[in-house]
Amino acid sequence: MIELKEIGVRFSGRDVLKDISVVFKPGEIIGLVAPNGTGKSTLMNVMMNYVSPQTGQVIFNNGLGYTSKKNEVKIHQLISMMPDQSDLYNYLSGREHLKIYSSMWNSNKQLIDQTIAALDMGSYINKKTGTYSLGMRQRLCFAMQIVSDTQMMLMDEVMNGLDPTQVEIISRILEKKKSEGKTIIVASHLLENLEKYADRIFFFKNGELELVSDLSPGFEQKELTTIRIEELPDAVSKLLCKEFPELDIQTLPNQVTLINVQGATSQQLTRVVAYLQEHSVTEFNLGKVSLLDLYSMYYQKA
Ligand SMILES: Nc1ncnc2c1ncn2[C@@H]1O[C@H](COP(=O)(O)OP(=O)(O)OP(=O)(O)O)[C@@H](O)[C@H]1O
Repeated sequence: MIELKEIGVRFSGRDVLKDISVVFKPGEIIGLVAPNGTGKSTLMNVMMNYVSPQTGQVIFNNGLGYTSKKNEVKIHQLISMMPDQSDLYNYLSGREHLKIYSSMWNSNKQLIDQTIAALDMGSYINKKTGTYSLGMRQRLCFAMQIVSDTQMMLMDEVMNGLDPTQVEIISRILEKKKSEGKTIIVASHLLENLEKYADRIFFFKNGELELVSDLSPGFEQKELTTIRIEELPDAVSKLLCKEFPELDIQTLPNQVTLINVQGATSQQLTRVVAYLQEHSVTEFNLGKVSLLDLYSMYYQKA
């Protein structure tokens, strides 16, 4: 468990983190989403004690905090940050990197071969990392953290530069780690992917965290509650609002129109669908509000 208590960080007179209080529990994947330069890495750096907050504290498990060097060593046995590609040594092989991480955290050695197999790295793991492509380096960084096997894992842009197959493989591994009770915090711009596996997602704005399910109640449930229409002509949109004043209809900055049909009767649904078809609108589906929709709503508000 990680508890952030009233964390405040100010850089050059700007509040990057403003009085943030939140608890991240075992067995959950947390998504952190925000435009570049908002403060996601700073938040992770505070959790690792690489950045000292001006106010507040970070507490782990049984009240352990960064109050001494000895405590920091203990905490860093519990939490790890995914290494960056620039942390790799070009003259060492991938396997050597994994062995170093495994010994540093004194984890089960079998995890090395298991992780190599799970990430399909067998064909290059014994080669020097200087010969790796970007995607191979990224996979190795992820593998290093998995091998460290800490209770809590922070991952900044874990999917960077990976092809769709690798994104899927890593998503499955994250879900498996979650089922083992790990706390995993992922900062990502791959919204469609993130919403598939994250249990709670936070948007970050003006130094504050906002839980996405508070912006859109029911977001984390998988029910289909919304008719989504791509690029509905303005005139039809206005007519639609007039014709169905009882329904919540909104057009987002990304040009998607959402009609909330949660609680609508089947007659109402049939009428809406018939109405769209009468107006030659055929590109629509019954779905749910996506993270991308909410991102557009939240960050691109006029
Ligand atoms: N050590 C520092 N000194 C001064 N300003 C900093 C420092 N670290 C970060 N900042 C500033 O704090 C803000 C947040 O940076 P941060 O790296 O946390 O953003 P981010 O959300 O992780 O961005 P990205 O998505 O690009 O990785 C930025 O404006 C950045 O310039």
